[in-house]
Amino acid sequence: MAKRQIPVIVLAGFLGSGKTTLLNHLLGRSGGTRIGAIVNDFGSIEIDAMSVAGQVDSMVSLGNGCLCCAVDTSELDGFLDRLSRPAARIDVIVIEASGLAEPQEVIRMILASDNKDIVYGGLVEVVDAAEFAATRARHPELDRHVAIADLVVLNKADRVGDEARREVLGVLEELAPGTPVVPASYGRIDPELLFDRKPREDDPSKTRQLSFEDLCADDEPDGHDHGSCDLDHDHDHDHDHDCHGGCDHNGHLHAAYESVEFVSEEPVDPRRLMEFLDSRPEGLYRIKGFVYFGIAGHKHKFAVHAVGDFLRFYRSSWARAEERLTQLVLIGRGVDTAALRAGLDRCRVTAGEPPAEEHSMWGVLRYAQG
Ligand SMILES: Nc1nc2c(ncn2[C@@H]2O[C@H](COP(=O)(O)OP(=O)(O)OP(=O)(O)O)[C@@H](O)[C@H]2O)c(=O)[nH]1
Repeated sequence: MAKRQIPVIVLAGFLGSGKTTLLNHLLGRSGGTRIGAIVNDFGSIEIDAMSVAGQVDSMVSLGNGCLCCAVDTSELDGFLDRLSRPAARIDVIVIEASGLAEPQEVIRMILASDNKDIVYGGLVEVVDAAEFAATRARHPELDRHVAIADLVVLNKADRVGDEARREVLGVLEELAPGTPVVPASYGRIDPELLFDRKPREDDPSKTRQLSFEDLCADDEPDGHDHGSCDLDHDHDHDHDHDCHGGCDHNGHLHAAYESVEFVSEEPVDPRRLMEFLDSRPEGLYRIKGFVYFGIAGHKHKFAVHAVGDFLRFYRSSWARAEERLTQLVLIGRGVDTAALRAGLDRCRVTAGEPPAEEHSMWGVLRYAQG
């Protein structure tokens, strides 16, 4: 009997549409199906990878630069090889493309792979119901992405009324006649739409998602050299967006986008950060990351997400040994990156400055969830 090939599903969608949220939903609801996730962050601070790894320890990360621009596909091929080894017992692989990736390029890479154990499993395009019309006006290329999708997830259905939803559904039907469109909130789609869900096994070790260690142990018997598997890999990367060199930007979504990355070991002042966020320039479409305020009663890890006008903080706990760091990625176009960096630098609480008082958190808490 022919060996079953592992489907590789591409999860794409514009910046902030909800890809990571959907991936985390799939990882949490996969039953006994083992998902291998490959996450492609736009910048060298791998916020998406951290957000997924925070949920389930079953992913590998292709950071810094859009996968679609990679001239050398060996890193992707290597990950696909690892995930498709019998010992990994993976049933389906999901690649979360960066929010500026050209999905057809990612698909091309999968189709070009020599790996006989995998097979291209389709394109899922996540569309932000609230932002779709405006995003499409700025980026007509998105029409093409929808047109080649095998499944469109109309996400953030909770953010639009019935009429607006019908309008978007009408446009999607025009762009991709006959393609199934599933409205969803927070990416909560039925995983069966993407893969067969096996029942959970009694032995939890058989159903748990694959860990980094599992993936890496295959190669490195001592388990120490995680190589490209390690989330903390310290590639010698530029901090500005780099497309792995030699990438032809023409027609690519990210041609006009710039990113700024900010890391602070000092706590961040909540008032100054809110001033920065409230006055963010229009072109600054996406902000994501984690913030450490270090204020009594508010020492949690605050994830922050801005997508267009939308802004939210989400409270969670730091992992036991996790360094209290603020790490932010800002992505926009026509933005003054030096001014953004300077603005963020002003948010640091410098040595000798008195700690901010508790009520200075109010501005943040207005946008906080969880
Ligand atoms: N209201 C609402 N918010 C959502 C929904 N899905 C995701 N979000 C929020 O939208 C923001 C962006 O979600 P992500 O899942 O990080 O989006 P993404 O597509 O992975 O973002 P990039 O990787 O930057 O392209 C987060 O604040 C999510 O909590 C939804 O259905 N409704």
